[in-house]
Order: sequence, then structure tokens, then C-alpha cells
Amino acid sequence: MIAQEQPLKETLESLCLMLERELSSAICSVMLANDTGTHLEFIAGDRLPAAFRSAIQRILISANNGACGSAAYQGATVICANIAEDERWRGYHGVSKQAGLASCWSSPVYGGEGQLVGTIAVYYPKPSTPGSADTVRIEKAAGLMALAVERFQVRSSLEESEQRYRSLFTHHPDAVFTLDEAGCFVTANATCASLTGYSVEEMLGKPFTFFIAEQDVTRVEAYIETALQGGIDRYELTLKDRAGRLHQLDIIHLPMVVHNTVQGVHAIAQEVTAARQQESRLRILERSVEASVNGIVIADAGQPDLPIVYANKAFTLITGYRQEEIIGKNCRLLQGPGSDPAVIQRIRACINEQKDVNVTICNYRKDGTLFWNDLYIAPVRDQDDQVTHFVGVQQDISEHKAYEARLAHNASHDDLTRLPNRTFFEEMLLKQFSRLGKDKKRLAVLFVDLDDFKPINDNLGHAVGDQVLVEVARRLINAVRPEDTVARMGGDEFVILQTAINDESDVVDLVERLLPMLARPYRIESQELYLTASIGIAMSQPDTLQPQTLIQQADMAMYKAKQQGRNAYEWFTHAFTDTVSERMVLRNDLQEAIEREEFALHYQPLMNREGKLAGVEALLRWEHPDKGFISPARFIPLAETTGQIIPISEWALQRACQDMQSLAQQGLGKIRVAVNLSPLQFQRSNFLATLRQTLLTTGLPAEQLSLELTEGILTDNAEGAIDTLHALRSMHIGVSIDDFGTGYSSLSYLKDLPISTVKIDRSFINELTNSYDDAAIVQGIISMAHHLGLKVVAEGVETEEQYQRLLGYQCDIFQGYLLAKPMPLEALETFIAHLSP
Ligand SMILES: Nc1nc2c(ncn2[C@@H]2O[C@@H]3COP(=O)(O)O[C@H]4[C@@H](O)[C@H](n5cnc6c(=O)[nH]c(N)nc65)O[C@@H]4COP(=O)(O)O[C@H]3[C@H]2O)c(=O)[nH]1
Repeated sequence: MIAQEQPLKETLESLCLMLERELSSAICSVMLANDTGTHLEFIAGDRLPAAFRSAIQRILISANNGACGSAAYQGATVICANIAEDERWRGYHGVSKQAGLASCWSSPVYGGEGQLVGTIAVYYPKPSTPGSADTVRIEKAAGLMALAVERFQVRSSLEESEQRYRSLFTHHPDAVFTLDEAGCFVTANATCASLTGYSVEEMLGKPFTFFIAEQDVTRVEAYIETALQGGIDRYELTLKDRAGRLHQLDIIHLPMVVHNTVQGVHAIAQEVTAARQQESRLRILERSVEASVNGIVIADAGQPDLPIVYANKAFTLITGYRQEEIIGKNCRLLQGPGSDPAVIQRIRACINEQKDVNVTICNYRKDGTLFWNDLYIAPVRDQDDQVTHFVGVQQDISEHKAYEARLAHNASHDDLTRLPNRTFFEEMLLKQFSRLGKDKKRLAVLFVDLDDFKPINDNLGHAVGDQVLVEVARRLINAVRPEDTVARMGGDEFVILQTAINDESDVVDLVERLLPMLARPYRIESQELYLTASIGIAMSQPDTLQPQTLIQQADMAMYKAKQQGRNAYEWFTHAFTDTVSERMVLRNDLQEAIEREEFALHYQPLMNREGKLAGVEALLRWEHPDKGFISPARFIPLAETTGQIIPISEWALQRACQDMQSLAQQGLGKIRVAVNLSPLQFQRSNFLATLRQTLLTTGLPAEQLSLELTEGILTDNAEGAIDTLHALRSMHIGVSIDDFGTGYSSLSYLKDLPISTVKIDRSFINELTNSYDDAAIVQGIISMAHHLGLKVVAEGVETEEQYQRLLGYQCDIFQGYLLAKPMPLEALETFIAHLSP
């Protein structure tokens, strides 16, 4: 039974029975010593009465404690021949008597190592002592008991150890398995099943390589072989699960050694797929950070003063600091005097609040040069949401900033002179005005307009004009204090803002320095040019509400200065607000009219001596949306001074040509049209080119076009004008001298000019019938002109008497209200249609 490894109690009960059979009328029991050797615990002796069994269930091992306690204590057999009289049984007399037990012999039992195992006891219903044969039997039983208990203890500890290891195997979170010498599964824990998708039963007996991705099989077989030779290996492989998914495993192979021989392979496999993916992601991220063109720094949030723990290559390129110079330092070493404290404060606040922040800050490189940093800082949190680091991503946007600054400068500055423009000037004016305190300081706006600049521009070309303007700008800048502002308003107009002035004398000081300074000769391309300026001044008054009005007032004052003779200055007074401002309003209206194309052309017929149509004169009409018809005699001189005449005239020429083409297309004949030319237009270098272009685009034959110019145009720029006239003649374009008689030119002067017609000014015709002088002049002009081969047009013919007189003087062509008034194109169509053939 001991060999069969029955449960211990059963074995010991059998032992008791065996002894009882050998000792007639005896009842046997067995007690086992506890682990600490202080007590005995009842285990076998079922024939003892229950009450007694319970009384001796657990007893102390001591000198006089019944037969068993005493025997275990003394280490020798104790014979209690008469329990009732035995002092060692004190406390048990009652229960033993009740159980009918009169004597007891107990022997201690020792194991192989001499350790106390327990006691074996024999009870008799009568007082008795053992004979020698009894003693031998008891000792034999004690020996068997020792053997049984020891075998039991060995088996229990084996089982325990087996369970421990099994538990480790079963519950191990990694896949734990063993392979036999052929490399097939012998054992596999649950993790193996969940990893492969096969049940443990399905796995057992299958070769390990069955589950391995093809490319790894040879390598894995070699590792198994090494383990079978007693080697230990750690390696990674790719496992293919039942669904075909791949898993990355970290494997440890150990030899399974039994009785000193390797009988297989133990293996532990840990899934590292996620970790490897993570590692690969980290590698890519690290590479991206390293290769990024943006500077990237990482600061440790766990250490005081956020030291930098990483900086990429771009950071070193941007800042000039090498990694080792920056690691351990705080990023503020990039800051400097130009770093905006408000921006720094914002960065600090966001770092304290552990928030993202994006700022543009002025930083400094190691060599002290400045760069603009578009900086983005973000906290990095761990799994517990604690900020461990801050990442700073920086981009050097210096070039972009410079570009922005250039754009801003361009938007607020004049390209040519690099002076501030009108917008900038107005902003500055507002700013300075708002700063005017109660200290009675004032502002002055000086409007500077160059006298006679246009001829320079027109005659010498824009390149020369531009150089003059640049020089004027330079002189103005040199004349003012640094706190004053000089701006170019456009064309040849400049403005100066004089700040913090005490009284008029401060302004007079400046103006009286300025005028001679501007009048000094200008040496441009080896020529000396002379020009002066007219200056208008407006000063802020205690009741000035809108500083912008100072600009208008100074402009008005400048006109006044011009009227008073040039190279002069004039103060603004409210007295001339009305007339000048009217002019200014008109100027603005004119600009709008050009943009909105509010102009129209009317045509006045010119009749020959036979009463037939000799041609028409194109006359501009401006129908102002609010003010109604505005006479060309009013707006054309103004447009001449502002240069606005150029687009207006070009439009008129184009329209006249188109209209004549339209008449021809309607079968109303090839009507010759006379178009007025402005001096400015005539003197422009591209005048002929524009003219050719207009004829080309409209298709009007050059012979149908005639240009009217005043004498002034010819005398102002004689040489250039004559060349232009020859060019016109060669193009077959007719030229008439308008308003003839009012200027200084004589007919003999006209003799060499390639012109075809003279138009006698209306004032002479007007007086023709009243004044002998005028009649004589008209008569003289006509006969002299005929002598020179020129045709004569009389304009302003209002009466029959004038007409008859002119007919008598052999005048060729007649124009005037008597014959026809200027009319729109539609009326002209009717007019021509009704003329007798
Ligand atoms: N009292 C009176 N006046 C008569 C009579 N017959 C014609 N007129 C007016 O005399 C002017 C003749 O034109 P202008 O001497 O070239 O004088 C023109 C011309 O110098 C200028 N002008 C008109 N159209 C243009 C144009 O397209 N370009 C340029 N540059 N100047 C133009 O404006 C000036 C005035 O033009 P308008 O007011 O249209 O005045 C026109 C015409 O309406 C008449 O019997 N009695």
C-alpha cells in the first residue's frame, strides 16, 4: 500500500489494523508531528471512540502529556500501564475512562534524517505492559509508519513542484512549448493556440516549422538543431497564423535535458509585432525629424529650466549652434534685443499652461545675426498625460519677412523717389495730429509743385524727368528735420509734413530755404536744367478737426502761389477756398469721367463756297452726371495742366475715326474730320505711333483726318514740331492752324511749314462787320494764305452779313452757327442726308 502511494491516512489506518491484528484486544492510533515539531496531530485510529479522538486531536509535545506527548518529547517509548493512576494523563482521565481505555504504550517515530515523524500508540481496555514480542511488533509498525509518511512527503513535494511548474507553463503570457527531437510539438500552452489560431490539440505532433513563414524555415531548423545539441539561442522569426496573418516572434530556445540527455527543445516565444512596428515607426519619425528642413528641438520638461535634449541638423544650420553647444541649454539663448517681450511672454505663458503655441519671433544666430523664426511649440505627454517634453519646430522665415517688408514698403512708397506715397503721408499726418498735445505745438503741411516740369518731361523725355524728380526728392529730404515727413503725391507734386512747430516763422524758415534750394540748377546727363517750385502752406489750427483737410488747403494755397507768379509760396486762407476747391473738385470729377467714359463727341459741319460739306470738326462734350454739360473751354485747360488731356484726347481721336467710318459704311460719303490736338499730346514721343495705331485699328484713310493745332504748339517747340508736321504730311494727314491771328506767328513763318489750312479765329470774324481793322486783317490773312497755297477756314460765322463778306474775301471754308451748330453723330447723319447733292 505504501508502494502503491495510497493517501496517507488510508495507509496509516491500514497500519493500525495490521498492528491491532497482531496485538489481540489492542486499539492502535497514529499521530503526526506538525512542521514546527511542537504538536502532534491525530491522523489514524478510527476504532478509538469519537470523543477520545476529538480530545487528542491536537496535543502539545511536552514532558508529561499523556503517552504520545511524553514519548515524542522524550524520544523514547512511554508505557502507561494504568492510565487511571498515571499522572501524565491528567486532564484525560475522564475521557479515557469513558472510552474504556486502561493502558497505553506510545513510541516516537523518526524519519531517515532522524527527524520526528510522529507517534504510534497502542491502547488496552485493561492495565497492562508490553511483552518483548509486543515491543518488536510496535517497532516494526513504527518503521513502516516512518516509511509511509516519508514517501508521502516526497510525493507531495513533487506534486507541488510539478503544479508550480505547470502553472508557470499554463499561465505564462508568452507562448511556451516543447518540441521533440524531430522538432514537433510535444506541449503547447494556451498562448500558443491563441497566437497560431490552432487549438493545442491540433498543434501537438505538428512540426514547429509548419507555423513558420517560408523565408525563416531554414534558419529556424538550424536553431532547433543547436538547441538539440545543448545550445541556447534567442532569435526572431515570422510566424504565419491560421488566417495567414504574420506575427513577429522573439524566441528563446533551450535544450530539454532529462537524465543528462537532451530529449527535445523548450521554447518561449513572445509576440513583438507591435513593438517592431512601433520601432519602425519611431525609426521613420526619427529619420524625418533628422532630415526635416525645419529646425526641431526637444526640451526636457522634467528638469528645471527646460534644457534642450535634442536638436536636429536643420536647427544647427539655421542657428549656427552645434548640437553639443546647445544640448543642456535653454532655448532662450536664441533671444536678443530685438525679440519682442510680448511674444516671449506668450511663449512662457503657454509653456506654463502646457499648451501649444505658434509665434513669429525675432531670434539670433550664434554669430549674432538676426533671423525671423516662425516657431511652433507643443508639449509631449506620456501615457499618464504628464508633460515630459516640449518640442519646438522652427522655420527661418527671414526671407519671407523681408519680402513682406518690401511689399509693405512698396505699398506705402513711391517707386521712383523711394519717398513715402500719399497713403503713407496721410497715415503719418493722422498719427502726428493725434499726438498734438496741449503744449500749443502745431503741424504744417507744405504742398510743393514744380513749375514748368511738364515741358522737361515732354521735351527731354521721361528718363530725364525722372532724374529731376529724384533730385528734387533728395533736396527736400535734406532740407527737413528727421522727424518731418516728405512724400510724393504723384507727378511733380510733393508734400512735407512739418511737426511740432511753434508758429508760422518755423514754416517760413523752411520754405525760404527750400525755394532757393529747389531753384538751383539740375545737372542731368550733362545738361543744366532750371526749374522752380510753388509751395502752398496750411497749418493746423486749434479748431482743425480733420487733418486731411490740411492737404487740400495746402494744395489750394499752392495754386494761389502759382497764380501769383512762380517760385513763390502762399499761405492758405479761407478766402480762396471756394474758387480753388471748385477747381479741385472738377479735377476729381474729370478723373471719374475718364474712368466712366462720360465723354461724347459732337460734330460741327464745315461748308465750302458752294454750300457743300467740306468736312466736320470733332468737338468734345462732357455731360456731368450731376452738374450737366460742362464746356470744353472750362475743362480742357484744366485737363491740360493735370495731364488728364492725354487719355481724353486719345479717346476723342479714336471715336472720331470710328464715327467717320460708320458714316462711310452708311453711304454718307468719305467725310473729312478735323480733330483738335492738345499741345501735351502733340509733344509726346509716342504721338505719331498712337496716331498710326488709331488709323490702323479704325481703318480710316489718313486723307480723311485733319488735325487742328494752335500756333503755340509750333512756337513752343519749333524744331520737334516741324519734324512731326513733316511726318504727318508724309502720312497724308491734313494740318490746320487753329485760332489763327491770336498768336504771334506771322504768315511768313507758316510759309515753310507743311500745313494745309489756317482757321481764322472767331474773334476776328465776330468783329468783321464792325471793325475796319479786323476786316482788313481777315482780308489780309486770306489773300496771303492763298498766296502761300493754304486754304482758309473762317470759324464762328454767325450772321449772313459775315458770311457774305467772307465770300467776297474769297474765304474757302465756313464754320459757324449760321451754317450749322455742333451736333451729335445721329443728327449729323440726318444733316448730311438732307444736303443737296
Ligand atoms: N460763339 C460761337 N461759337 C462757335 C461758333 N461756331 C463754332 N463755335 C465754337 O467754337 C469752338 C471751335 O473750336 P475750337 O476753336 O477748336 O476750340 C475748342 C478747342 O480748342 C477745344 N476742344 C474742343 N474739343 C476738343 C478736343 O477734342 N480736343 C482738344 N484738345 N480740344 C478740344 O475746346 C474749344 C471750345 O470748344 P467748343 O466749346 O466746342 O467751341 C467750339 C465751337 O462750338 C459760332 O458761330 N459762334
